[in-house]
Amino acid sequence: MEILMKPIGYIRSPYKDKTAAPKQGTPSEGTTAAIEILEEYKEGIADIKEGEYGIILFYFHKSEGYKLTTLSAKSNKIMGVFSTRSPNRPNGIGMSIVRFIKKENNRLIFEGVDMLDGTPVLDIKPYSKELCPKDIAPPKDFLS
Ligand SMILES: C[S@@+](CC[C@H](N)C(=O)[O-])C[C@H]1O[C@@H](n2cnc3c(N)ncnc32)[C@H](O)[C@@H]1O
Repeated sequence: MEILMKPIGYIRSPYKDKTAAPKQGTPSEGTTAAIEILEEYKEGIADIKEGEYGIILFYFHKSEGYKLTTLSAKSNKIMGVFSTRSPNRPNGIGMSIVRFIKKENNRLIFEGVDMLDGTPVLDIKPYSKELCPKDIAPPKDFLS
């Protein structure tokens, strides 16, 4: 089965290429970027509030191919790709948790950027502790 997706918008980021973007788990605090939502999807951001946290799902459009094992930036060991956050993965889907700080018409300004400029956005979801199954305690620093 093939799955066809259309971006709902694009990231406008200060990071123009891979060498400039922050590495795994280190989005620069205080650096802002924007999601420019396409006109046809604009109504969908109506209830996103300033200060809320959100999950952005996006496509690693600048990745070339994938490797099923890769050097994990976290453990510094060769690991299966699905235990890493490598941008070189079979379906090229990225996920970042961000904080929305402002909404301007069809633009959502956010903190927590690690995406390159022009990155296609596939989806936006709210982030909350209800995401964890009840029998799994969320980590202490889990955001509300
Ligand atoms: C380690 S990945 C983690 C991304 C995301 N937070 C995740 O967990 O899926 C972050 C790196 O992906 C790369 N990157 C960001 N946007 C990209 C894009 N559109 N295409 C290819 N690589 C990208 C940058 O080099 C950045 O340092």
